[in-house]
This record gives sequence, C-alpha cells and structure tokens, in this order.
Amino acid sequence: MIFAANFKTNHTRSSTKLYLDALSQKIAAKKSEDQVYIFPPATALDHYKGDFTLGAQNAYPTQNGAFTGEIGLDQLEEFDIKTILIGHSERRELMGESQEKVAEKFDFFKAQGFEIIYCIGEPLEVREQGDESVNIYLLEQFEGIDTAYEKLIIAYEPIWAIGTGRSATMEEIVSTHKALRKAVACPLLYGGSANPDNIKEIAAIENVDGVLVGSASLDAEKFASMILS
Ligand SMILES: O=C[C@H](O)COP(=O)(O)O
Repeated sequence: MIFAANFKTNHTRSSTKLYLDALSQKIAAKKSEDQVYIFPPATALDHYKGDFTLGAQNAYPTQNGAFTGEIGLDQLEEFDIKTILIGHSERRELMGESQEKVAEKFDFFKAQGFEIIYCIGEPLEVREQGDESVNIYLLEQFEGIDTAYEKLIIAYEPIWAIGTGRSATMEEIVSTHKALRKAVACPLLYGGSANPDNIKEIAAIENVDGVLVGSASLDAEKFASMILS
C-alpha cells in the first residue's frame, strides 16, 4: 500500500521536522512493501532522513525564472525532490489551473523523470448524476496526460469528500476504481476523508493501491496508525 500525506497549507519547517522524527519512529514497524510519501508545504522542503519519500505539492514548470510566488526545479533540486503532486482539485478549483496548465506541468515534470501523483476527481453535482457521468468526467481529466508514464500514480479524490469528513461510500470507491483500472495500469490511490476509522475498509477494496490523506495525516500518530493498521 501507498500512504501519502498531503499537508496542504499546514505545518511549518520546524513542525515538519518534529512530525517526521515522530513518524519515523512509529513506522519503523511498518510492512517493508508499504510506501510512505510526505508532501509538506514548499517552505518545509528540506533534507530529511527516514523511510519515506518527500515530495512537492506543486511547482511551476520551469527551471527558474520570473514567476512570482512559485517554485521551480532549482528549488526542488536543492533538496533532491523527484516526486510531485499534479492536478489536485484545490489547485484546479481554487487556483484556477486549467486542464491545459495541468497537462503542461505533467509534461514538464515527466520530462524531468519525476514520479507524479496525478489527482482527478468529480464535483458533487457530477456524482449525483451517477457512475457513468463520473467516469466520463474523470476520463476527461486525462486529456493531455500520458497515462502510460511509468512513474505515474493516480489519486482519485471526489471533491465533495475532501476535508468534509464524508468519505465516498465503499460502493462508490469500488465502482470508480474498477472503471479507472480498465483505463490505466498504474497504482490507484483513493483520497477524501480517509482516516484511521475507515482505512482498513478502504485498503481492502480491489484496485485501491493506497491512499492520499489530508486532514488525518496532519498528526503523526494518527497517520502512523493508518500505516500500521
Ligand atoms: O490531498 C488530500 C486530499 O485532498 C484529501 O484530503 P482529506 O483527507 O482532508 O479529505
């Protein structure tokens, strides 16, 4: 299983260090095949030691340059970051990232050999139209994306389940991941209110290869309990 923690705009450099020290101790007993990814805010990227991969939540598709407020490859290479989240719904919805921009980022970081966790997900009004509409909507988010890229992981995150405490039902996850599996061969993560109470059930679903966790990942003990569950 893959356990990925997306801190979003939470934690500082100093609290991230404390978190990773605590997490490392706790997950020393994890199964060796389980993989842990941590996506702290850009200001907390650093060289950390431990049995996890550090990634960037976002970056601009450039080596460097005049892109106020953004970070590029120079800033990631300083800390040997080779993993990135692309297409998170908060970037699409709140920051107005178009599919075209998302695909441009994907191409850029693919060309740099990055491991990419590519996020897709539907809004509530689409989910309410049923499985077929959801599947059509999700496949549209593959426009311009090389889904055969060997370092690709896809995270399915229904937007209405993110940070709401309302996870998708097991049936919804089963049917969506089944449909995605028909379209792509890469690992598939589920994200959206995954937490210590529902992780066992989610992890047991066929075609779920891991989870992308927001809120429940912010506390090292809580996240560790999901990894060890
Ligand atoms: O990237 C993580 C997801 O947006 C899930 O967030 P959440 O676990 O707070 O619902």
